[in-house]
Amino acid sequence: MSQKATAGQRFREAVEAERPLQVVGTINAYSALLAERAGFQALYVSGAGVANASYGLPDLGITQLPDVVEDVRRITDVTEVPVLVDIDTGFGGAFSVARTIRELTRAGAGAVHIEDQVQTKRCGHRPGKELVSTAEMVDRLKAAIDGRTDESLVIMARTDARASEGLEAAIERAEAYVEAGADMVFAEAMHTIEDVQAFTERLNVPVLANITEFGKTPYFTVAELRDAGAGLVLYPLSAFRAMSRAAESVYSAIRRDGTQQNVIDQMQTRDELYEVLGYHDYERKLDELFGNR
Ligand SMILES: C[C@](O)(C(=O)O)[C@H](CC(=O)O)C(=O)O
Ligand SMILES: [Mg+2]
Repeated sequence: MSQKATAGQRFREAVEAERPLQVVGTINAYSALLAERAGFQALYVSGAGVANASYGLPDLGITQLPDVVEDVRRITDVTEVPVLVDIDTGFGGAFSVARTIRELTRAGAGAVHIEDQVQTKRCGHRPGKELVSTAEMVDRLKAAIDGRTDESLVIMARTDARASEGLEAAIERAEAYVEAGADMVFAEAMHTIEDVQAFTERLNVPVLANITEFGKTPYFTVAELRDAGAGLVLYPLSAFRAMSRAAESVYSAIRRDGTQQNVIDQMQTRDELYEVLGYHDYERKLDELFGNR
């Protein structure tokens, strides 16, 4: 792949190269480095991740565009692996949506997904979601597409309609979104593999299946999703959930035992950390520049 490929081109190439493309959530730049080392060809900046991890807030449409941009920029600064970004409902009306697209492009996003919930959105796997009309979502998409400053940026339309309107209505919405120019579709909160298959059979664009934990969707494997025709599979918060559990256990052990000795073997070592960061290259550079004083 040429070094000059844009983030959007890199994302599109990744979708072509791996079916379904595994897209993994990285809540910060260091996680992005770890995911890259594990071999992932696409990363994800989760709206819930920004809200929960960066701000300690629930995923209820509280965090805003600059919050997301900052997290994206930190990640795209350290890796060329293309990033899909959750822009919730686009953060406002038509001009705001266009601004969101511009800002995310500038921050180095390869793809964004925008959803058909009302602005005070909820997690896609929680009850009580309310949607805007198909026409209003199509307007959002038109604003996003027209606002593109780089044609290669992938605009993915997410529909949350499965829960409140049923499978058929959700597919019909997705068809309208593709008609409006969406490059890919995010089929949120599918209940069965047949749901995923119904989406992929009716749409001629790549369809993403969100395999978030403790939600409405069973843990379908890559092989099952490939058979169902999925183009992408998302694990938005898996590492974050595991990191949080590890942090809880270490905090409580230190507090309880008065030492970290019992949890040392749960920790990544200093050497391992430095290896991921390329620490020694930085140190060598310092020596080159300023000598060993
Ligand atoms: C994908 C998602 O939009 C996210 O922000 O990561 C969430 C994930 C989750 O809450 O598990 C969603 O599915 O709404
Ligand atoms: Mg989200």
